Amino acid sequence: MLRLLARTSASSSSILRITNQMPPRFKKPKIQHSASTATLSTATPTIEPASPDFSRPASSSGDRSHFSDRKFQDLAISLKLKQNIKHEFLTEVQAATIEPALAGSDLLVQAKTGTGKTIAFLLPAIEKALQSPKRVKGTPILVLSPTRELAQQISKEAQTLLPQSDLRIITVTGGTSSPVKDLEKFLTSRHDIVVATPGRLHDYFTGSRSAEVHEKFNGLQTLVLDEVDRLLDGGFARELDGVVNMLPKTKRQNLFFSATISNNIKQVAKRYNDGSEYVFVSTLKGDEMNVHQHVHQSYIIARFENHIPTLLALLHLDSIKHALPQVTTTTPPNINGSQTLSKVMVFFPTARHVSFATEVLSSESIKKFLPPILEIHSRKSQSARTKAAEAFKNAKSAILLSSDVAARGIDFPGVTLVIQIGIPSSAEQYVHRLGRTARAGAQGQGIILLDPQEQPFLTSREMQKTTTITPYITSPSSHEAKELATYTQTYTHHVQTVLGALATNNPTVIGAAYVSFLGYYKGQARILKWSSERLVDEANMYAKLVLGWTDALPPPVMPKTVGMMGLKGVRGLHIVKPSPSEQSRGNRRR
Ligand SMILES: Nc1ncnc2c1ncn2[C@@H]1O[C@H](COP(=O)(O)OP(=O)(O)OP(=O)(O)O)[C@@H](O)[C@H]1O
Repeated sequence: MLRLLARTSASSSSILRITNQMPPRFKKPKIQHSASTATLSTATPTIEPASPDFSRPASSSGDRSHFSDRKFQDLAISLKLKQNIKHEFLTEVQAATIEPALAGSDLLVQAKTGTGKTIAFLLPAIEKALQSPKRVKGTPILVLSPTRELAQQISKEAQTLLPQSDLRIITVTGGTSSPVKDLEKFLTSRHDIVVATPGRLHDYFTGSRSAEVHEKFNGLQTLVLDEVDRLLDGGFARELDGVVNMLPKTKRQNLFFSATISNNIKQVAKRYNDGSEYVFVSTLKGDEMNVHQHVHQSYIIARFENHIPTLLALLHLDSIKHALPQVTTTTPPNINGSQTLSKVMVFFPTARHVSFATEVLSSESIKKFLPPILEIHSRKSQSARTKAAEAFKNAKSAILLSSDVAARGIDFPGVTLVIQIGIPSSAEQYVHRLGRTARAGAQGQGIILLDPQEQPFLTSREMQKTTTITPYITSPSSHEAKELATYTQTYTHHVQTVLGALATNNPTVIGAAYVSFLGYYKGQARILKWSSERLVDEANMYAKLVLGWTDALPPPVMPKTVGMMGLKGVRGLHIVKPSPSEQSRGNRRR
């Protein structure tokens, strides 16, 4: 196999595809040369067996299709590394990449979400560092990740592979309270692995102590880009370029991983591989879609104003579906966190939408029906983000309302359901969000809730290539249609009451969600075929019907925001100049 993985010409990175039928070592790798409470109490809970322990490898009841028959014990790696691996069998992606990586190949790897890519890159990188004839002076391994949470998770996973005395790891991310002290710590101690987000590392490289930062990476052996397609797309390009260009020019090994890799990314990746060839490894069969077969995916088409009540109905139903065995039809119907194993992630288009939804779901009259509500998004402090992520990770049952900060890579055990509200930014993002469930062979479910105007997303070419998705409601007279309608109706009543109070008590959260709607859907105008005028009309309706805005004029927007969104001169906006105090706050922030 190693021979087959030998490099091919620069214009044609080799492609190794592994099929699911046979364990990898028996397979012939294919190389291609191309690169209301009353109603609630009448519901009858459907008692299902408790979910399996997802923190363990898939049991015989789980889906083992992405496991190989190879064992970690049989790998030619250091004994102490072997002793720390808690898994027995390698997953397919691990079986396909660990040995080539140990042999020194530069790899670009695509494998489905939750199939163990983290170990696939950490293990060979660490082994190589351990085997270096003389342990290098600088840091031998640099791992870059698009989000702080993912960086922290990778560091933790690395720490499970070797004790602190053998493997010194540092996580370098933004959002900390003392960046100067962080830099001091970074420079004054030795590290074997630096796990970083590109922004903070770029700051280090371009700051006053850049020479010392450069020196720190002398002797770099392995560069890992996790979620490589996200790192290479527009948002991170400048910082990533800055970091990679400042790494020593000596030969290093590149290991790039993601669940979603387009042809374009294959081309861009070459630039980061010194323009030279890499081996492309994919564990997807021929034209297989990169979503797990065992995740039941469905969509619900409902008008924007019904999204929150429908969401509540779905959350309630998932609680009932995963109710603990002792919960019977005679127990109270509000299946809260102590009575169920329902663990749900709900994705919203923007951080402001998450804040708004959290306000509604956390209100006294609603939260009593649900497992504990948590929120995570970029507008929260890092300590609040870390706390929410930890609480959700450790919870048996909870609901995490999230923006895309937790869409990729994060490994929360036992997520029973992923709900996506509104169109995601891309088909790839749909896949990564969905991938927070059904990890390591476990079962899972995904539901996307769209306004009728958003339906074209489902039939877009990218989504057709990516996934097979069926309607949640198969017929209007079906049991699930009636059940959903009943719960939705009940919650509509509760939501109306909560919105009335919110408009009085917290109009700011409404105004912020309105502005985010404008900004986010401006970016989706092409798929929705919305003109700027239509966008503003839709946003104004959204403010009234979804957010509960009661004033005659729509929520105010600052002139600068209007300019940034390219909506100058569009009728229907309520443009308000900031007060002098708001203006000076804005200047200070800049
Ligand atoms: N060989 C293995 N056997 C059983 N479980 C494993 C194995 N390797 C990894 N896992 C577990 O599988 C889960 C998912 O792993 P990981 O987070 O690395 O997936 P991933 O492929 O990187 O997912 P994503 O694409 O979402 O980033 C983790 O809980 C991890 O501990």
